[in-house]
Amino acid sequence: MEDRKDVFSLIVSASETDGKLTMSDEELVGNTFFLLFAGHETMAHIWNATIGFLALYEDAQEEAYREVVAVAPGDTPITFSMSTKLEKVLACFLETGRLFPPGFVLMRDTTDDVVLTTYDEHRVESKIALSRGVRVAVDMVGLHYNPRHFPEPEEYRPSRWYDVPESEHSFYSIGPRACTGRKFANTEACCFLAHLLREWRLKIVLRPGESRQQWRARVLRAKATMTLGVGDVPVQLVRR
Ligand code: HEM
Repeated sequence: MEDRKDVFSLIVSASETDGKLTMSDEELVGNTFFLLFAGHETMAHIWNATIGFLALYEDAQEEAYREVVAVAPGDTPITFSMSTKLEKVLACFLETGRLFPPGFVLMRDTTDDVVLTTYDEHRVESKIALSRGVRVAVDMVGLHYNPRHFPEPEEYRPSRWYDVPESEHSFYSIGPRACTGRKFANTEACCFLAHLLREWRLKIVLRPGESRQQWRARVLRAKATMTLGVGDVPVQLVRR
């Protein structure tokens, strides 16, 4: 156990060490649950849907594939510094997360009296006053489908995310309590997708008479459990 440096082993050893930083059983369970849920389920949901989108939108898949083979040709191991160059691959992941944000409602308590400015669909401004101590539910799906922020929001358009700084990758939330794992998550996303795309071509399997749009509506539909994602995404993998 002492030699192991993975995060769960570190948490367990922290709980077994005596001292100021000892983790209680409650903290051990809390942190394990949190990592599984915040760090694993969220990723799995976006990957799942990204595979569906890339299979459906062959141009986006081809562009991402070309980027991967330019950055990491052959079977070169994909390193951290390579992963930071996979802008198009990352954009495919971010665009999926926009359409299906795993954290679909974020809760916030106001720490002060605040006035929020809102706009209706005709861009008419109005104000909402919130007093201190009010609980606010931030609707992340509503935000991500708002055409003021994302024109033609139903379109799968990874290029929206080119050159967007990490602090604005909105499905991780924004501001001081945004996801602390987002750098890790983006890196992991790029590495996994790069390995997958380098070796496999993803293809959808249409039912008799089914159009691509109908496939999207059937397969890429929201399914909310603890986090938001889509259901099963059956695709065909063809070796490149
Ligand atoms: C694509 C994957 C991920 C998504 C969509 C995601 C999303 C989010 C969101 C929306 C929040 C803010 C929650 C809130 O304000 O109520 C958050 C917080 C957090 N996430 Fe992630 N996350 C992801 C991956 C990860 C990973 C891989 C880790 C850890 C390895 C992680 C660790 C955390 C932590 C520790 C917080 C709490 C930050 C705080 O309260 O200050 N997340 N995440």
